[in-house]
Order: sequence, then structure tokens, then C-alpha cells
Amino acid sequence: MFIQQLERAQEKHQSLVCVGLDPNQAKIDALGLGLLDWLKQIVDATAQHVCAFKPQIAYFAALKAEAELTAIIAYIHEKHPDVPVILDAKRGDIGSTAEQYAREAFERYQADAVTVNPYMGGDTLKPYSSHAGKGVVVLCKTSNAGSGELQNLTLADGQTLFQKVAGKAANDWNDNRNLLLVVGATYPVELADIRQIVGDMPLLIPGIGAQGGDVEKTLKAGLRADGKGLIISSSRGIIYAGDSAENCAEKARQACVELKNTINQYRD
Ligand SMILES: O=c1ccn([C@@H]2O[C@H](COP(=O)(O)O)[C@@H](O)[C@H]2O)c(=O)[nH]1
Repeated sequence: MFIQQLERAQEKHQSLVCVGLDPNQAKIDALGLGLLDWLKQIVDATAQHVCAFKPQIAYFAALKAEAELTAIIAYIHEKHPDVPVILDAKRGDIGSTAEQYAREAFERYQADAVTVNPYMGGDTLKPYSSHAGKGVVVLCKTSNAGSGELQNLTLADGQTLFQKVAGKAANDWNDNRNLLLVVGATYPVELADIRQIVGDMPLLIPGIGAQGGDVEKTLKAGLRADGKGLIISSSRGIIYAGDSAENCAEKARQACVELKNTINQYRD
């Protein structure tokens, strides 16, 4: 089960950090490294300090690097089997097509969890959540500046759209107890609200690092009483901390450890 695997990794590595794998060809070329070599170096340098890895599929697809995506997920499973992989794909479509997206994530890429868009309704989430051992991470309140344009709209019953998504995820869509939510670190007030609505449900939190989310506010708003319940993701702030083939892995490790330690200050 993804959520148990995640919490075991959080316990073992004493970390809520998730490293996002968002390969940018120009930056990797500047290091003089091949894509898969660079990915392996970043993974090996940070694996002991994370609770998950999160490759973003668009970065790989844009580079026609699906083979490297397959290879790095297989590599993580082989070399770091205690660290689950969340495929950030943000898929959403009618059920019959969603079944194919679920097969893509869980069978083709062997991801442990996938991000999905709930905009088309609960029936479109079932093809993912019916894979009972896998995690389904539903967009709720995203980190981008324009997220409020739709997600903060007030509905006829007085709830905002993101509150409605949180309530449905907690109460209506979670038959297999394998749903999680995405909530941006850039919105700590909304994060506290969502935590009240969903109880103990784990939350994936992008927006720390390059997007400027505040660690202390995030932890105060979203941490569970047991010191878990959050997966705090950073991509650019960690994977591009270095600037040469020689230092990129060590600098990524240092940035990852620094984030882990900063987070852990607020978990005691
Ligand atoms: O609301 C969201 C949902 C997903 N993301 C993804 O997370 C990373 C963020 O990268 P950083 O370099 O740490 O800013 C990226 O893959 C996004 O697609 C998000 O940012 N916000």
C-alpha cells in the first residue's frame, strides 16, 4: 500500500522531503552529463534523505525521454526500494480513457502513485483508485498564482471549490483509502482549512523552494499530530543546486538535507 510505504520511508529517513525530478535539457547539457547518468546521481545522492521521488512526466515527454523515465523509476525501485515514486502526470479524462492513463502510470512506468485532476468528477478517479495498492494524489488547491481563479470560487452551498474537492476526496471518493491531495505550500491558510476537512489524509505539498512557499507556515498549517501527513516536494531548489558535473550530486544532497533539517525543526 502506497500510504504505508510512504510513512515507512518518512520514519526510516526521518524526512518529509520529496525530490521532484524535472529534467531541463539545457541545464543538464551545461553540466556535460547524460540525462540518465544525471538522474541516477541525483537519486543516489538524495535517496537516504527523502520519503518519495516525484518525476514530472511532461519534462520527460518533451525530451522524448520516456525510456529514461522508465529507467529511472526502475532504478529507484531496484537501488532504493524503500522510497516510493509519485508520477506527476495530472491526468483527467472519462473513465475508459482514465483506465489507460492508470495503466500507463502503474503498469508501463511502475509508479507507486500518480497525480490526477478531479475536474471531471469522481467516476473519472475510480480507474486509478481501483488499483488498491497504489496512491492517487488528487489536485485540490494548486500552488500557482492563478489557482484561485477557479479553485477559490464559492459554490451555491457556500463552500469553495477546493473545499468541495477536499470533502469529496475524504468522504465520497476514498473507497480504497488510497487518496491523497495536492495542496500548494504557497497557500498556508487554505492548507489549514483542508487539513480540518480531510483529517489524517496525507497531502502532497509542492511550492517550497523555487516557488517561495514558507516551510514554517506549511508545517504549522498542515502537519498531523503524529508529525507526518505531509510530503513536501521541491524540484529546482534541490536538483539544480550544483553547477558542475563534479558538484551537482553533492550540492543536491546538501540542499535536500538542509530542507529536511529545516522541516524537522518544526516537527518536534
Ligand atoms: O500545484 C502544483 C502541483 C504540482 N506542481 C509540480 O511540482 C513541481 C514544482 O517544482 P519546483 O521546482 O519545486 O517549483 C513541478 O513539477 C510542478 O509541475 C506544482 O508546482 N504545483
